[in-house]
Amino acid sequence: MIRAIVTDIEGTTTDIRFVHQVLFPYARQRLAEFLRHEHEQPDVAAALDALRAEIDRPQASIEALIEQLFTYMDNDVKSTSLKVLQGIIWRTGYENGDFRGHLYEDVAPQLQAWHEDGLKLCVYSSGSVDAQKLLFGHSDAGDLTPLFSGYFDTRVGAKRETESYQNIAEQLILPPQDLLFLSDIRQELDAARLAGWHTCQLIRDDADDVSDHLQVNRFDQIALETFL
Ligand SMILES: CSCCC(=O)C(=O)COP(=O)(O)O
Ligand SMILES: [Mg+2]
Repeated sequence: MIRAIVTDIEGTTTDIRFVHQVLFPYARQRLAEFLRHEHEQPDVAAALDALRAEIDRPQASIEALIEQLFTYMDNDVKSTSLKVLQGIIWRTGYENGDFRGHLYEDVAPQLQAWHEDGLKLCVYSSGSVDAQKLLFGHSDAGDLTPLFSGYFDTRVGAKRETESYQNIAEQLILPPQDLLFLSDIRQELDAARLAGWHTCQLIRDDADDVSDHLQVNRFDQIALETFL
């Protein structure tokens, strides 16, 4: 029986275009100036130190780190340090009302229904945990954070690695057969299934993918009794 649902964000709860055409450019336009001015802020300094460790250059200057981060952004590298810094920059955008977290219209009502049915709801995205909380806290459907009891990012591992799903199951203290992962990306679902999870692929808008995962277009098409 499904006891917990873990959902991806981009392409699953949220339009890919919101992430790539609103969030990413917002951070990209501000990143260099932000780091030049705020690199001593404790959370920023910690992310920069983590980046130095990630690239094995303990003495890298702020300018060298900025260059590295632009290379990551150009290639959509899911670096934990980049994701932490993007999340810090997005906070201002959400708090100023520059944008709200996009959610497909079927998402909030179904999350609410599952929550009322006693299911545990969690998020797993490459976006940092803080960025996830911002998106769901300032979403088109209002503050949905009371519905969620767990958030996971690349600190548990990459989304295409089976070990990441084993780590999440361990942290939730639930057996994998009680867990359902929702994502638009076949390779992420393959990794979750190898860890023993149930899987369901969201095919949003004009997305087209061939996979052997159960596929739906909307959250309200997900019938939990299907997952035995
Ligand atoms: C918290 S929304 C921003 C998501 C993000 O930064 C990202 O890179 C999406 O990657 P994913 O692996 O979750 O598709
Ligand atoms: Mg996705």
